[in-house]
Amino acid sequence: MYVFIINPAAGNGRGEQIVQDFIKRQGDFQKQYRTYYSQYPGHAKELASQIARLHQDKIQLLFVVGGDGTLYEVLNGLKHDRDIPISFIPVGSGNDFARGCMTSLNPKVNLRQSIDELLLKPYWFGQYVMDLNPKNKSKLFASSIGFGFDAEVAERVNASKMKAWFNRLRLTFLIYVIGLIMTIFTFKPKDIELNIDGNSKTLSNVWMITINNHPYFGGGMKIAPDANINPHTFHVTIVKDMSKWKILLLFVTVFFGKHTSLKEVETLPCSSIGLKSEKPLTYHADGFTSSCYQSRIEKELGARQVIRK
Ligand SMILES: Nc1ncnc2c1ncn2[C@@H]1O[C@H](COP(=O)(O)OP(=O)(O)OP(=O)(O)O)[C@@H](O)[C@H]1O
Repeated sequence: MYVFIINPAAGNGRGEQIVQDFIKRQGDFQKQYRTYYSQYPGHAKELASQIARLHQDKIQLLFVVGGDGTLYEVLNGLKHDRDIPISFIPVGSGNDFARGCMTSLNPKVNLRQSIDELLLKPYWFGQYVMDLNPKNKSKLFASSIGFGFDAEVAERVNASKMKAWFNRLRLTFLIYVIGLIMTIFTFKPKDIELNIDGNSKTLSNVWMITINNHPYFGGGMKIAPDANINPHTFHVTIVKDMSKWKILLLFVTVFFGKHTSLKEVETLPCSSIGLKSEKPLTYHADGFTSSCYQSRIEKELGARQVIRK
């Protein structure tokens, strides 16, 4: 059985139409397909864990039709159901997971190829826990998790009522540029205690620390050009001691992965990372934003199967 979890709010609702058209063309095979729609933020997570309980062994492929935020919810709904293979159909505004997996950014093509070619391969997700409180259960992320400036931009954009308008006009990019410029004026660089693979150091004047499973974040920015999908290592990008104006340059060059030549940018592979800050630290995980004082990030143990190149 093929199951679709569709976010009707992502990508101006185009996912619903694409899936319905696809299923209509399946003729006698239509009964092999089940569709579920998320009705509110957080619902895709609930749906995923219910579906796993109901249909676990019968699911040939679970399609996540939405943006990176929908995938994040579904993944966390499947935290304890590791055997369900996932295909991400990118209809959101960012779709970094599709970029990282090098699957088509055209949702119709992506859907057709997922079924016809069934290129299931292992993928190693990231896992994080905040404030190291045993009550805070660990969560999974698919593409990236970031602390500091980029997270504050994402938080500002997510909170903006204008986001929906810009999405509708297919100008999501513009709202991020506006959010970025506004955040440059309000952001205060942080002092962060960092532990990378067991080695501790305190960094001052930090703009952002981003941890990637593949090169992309923020809707196509190649923040970690050397990152590749693998079981053990993330790529960490640290930006510190940078002037406000150079931050603008960073966000122009990052689309081509050229920001790594700036002296204020450090990139390195690592398998576990801990962060600590005296002041609240805004973070984003696949676009979902919140804040913390402390965090620990590792690779999830063992692979899950996803459609990817
Ligand atoms: N029925 C719904 N109504 C409103 N919001 C919803 C609904 N279903 C899911 N959501 C929320 O929509 C948000 C945005 O989804 P998602 O991130 O997948 O799309 P996007 O923002 O268009 O794309 P991207 O993350 O790739 O930029 C998610 O945080 C999710 O919680």
